[in-house]
Amino acid sequence: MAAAERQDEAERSSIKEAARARLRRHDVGGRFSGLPLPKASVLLPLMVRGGELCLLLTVRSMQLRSSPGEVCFPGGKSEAEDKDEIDTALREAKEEVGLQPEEVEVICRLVPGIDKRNHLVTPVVGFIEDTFQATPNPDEVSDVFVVPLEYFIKPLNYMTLPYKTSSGHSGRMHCFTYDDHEHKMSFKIWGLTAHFAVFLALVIFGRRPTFEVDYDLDNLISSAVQNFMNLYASIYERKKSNL
Ligand SMILES: CCCCCCCCCCCCCC(=O)SCCNC(=O)CCNC(=O)[C@H](O)C(C)(C)COP(=O)(O)OP(=O)(O)OC[C@H]1O[C@@H](n2cnc3c(N)ncnc32)[C@H](O)[C@@H]1OP(=O)(O)O
Ligand SMILES: [Mg+2]
Repeated sequence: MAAAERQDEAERSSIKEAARARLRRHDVGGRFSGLPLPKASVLLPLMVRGGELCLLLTVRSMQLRSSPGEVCFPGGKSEAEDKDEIDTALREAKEEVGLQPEEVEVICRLVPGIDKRNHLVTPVVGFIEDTFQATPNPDEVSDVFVVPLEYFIKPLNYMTLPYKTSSGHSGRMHCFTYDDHEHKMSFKIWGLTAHFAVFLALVIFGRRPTFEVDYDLDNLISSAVQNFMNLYASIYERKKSNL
């Protein structure tokens, strides 16, 4: 290995090691697995490219019934054979973008979210190689792209919108526009996908973003759990009153 290559490799390892340590401190493991909601998982695939952490995202096929054309992470609904949320994320990533489970170094599960169909969605964070070549399944995925993770705390094109769920929970919705100059494409990342990307960037960088967020940044994990529990409680109360 040439000296320059060795230096790149050393830099890559130290970026990954620092991120691993922070991620492990925010691992929720199976803490939310027993909640009585239908389950889904997404994989947040991290790689080091050009000396910085980047996230791989997908654009949903226009043929899908749910959320066609929206940006999301590889992922989907849990199936009976899945052992846990990690299994679901890895199975879905393989089906959607051709990522083999052995190509992923799984690090942790983060605080879940709830989608508009009331699925409990668990984000699973894993490292992949930056040489990974996606093979999108055209039935489900129309595009795959990569965004520097730092964009989710320091965006160039950002908007916030208030949101309120049908169960009455309210908060901020982040909307990013990312211009991929290399591929001359522009992507809109918002809703649940943006929510997970921002949380991941806050965990890893531990810095204040250039926009407002619904967290206490000195108590990131407990405020994230609190926000989630408030949302969950609003859905649960509504379910009970519909019985
Ligand atoms: C405080 C806590 C915070 C909470 C949030 C705050 C943020 C604010 C949020 C507010 C706004 C919240 C709202 C927003 O954020 S909307 C904003 C932008 N959108 C998003 O953020 C996307 C969010 N959604 C997702 O990530 C996914 O939908 C999740 C992961 C939830 C489910 O995964 P997914 O949907 O990917 O499931 P799947 O992969 O199992 O299946 C997909 C479909 O594909 C069909 N299919 C499968 N195979 C094939 C095949 N071979 N040929 C043809 N079809 C095939 C299959 O039958 C299924 O169809 P259907 O059954 O769906 O019709
Ligand atoms: Mg999916």
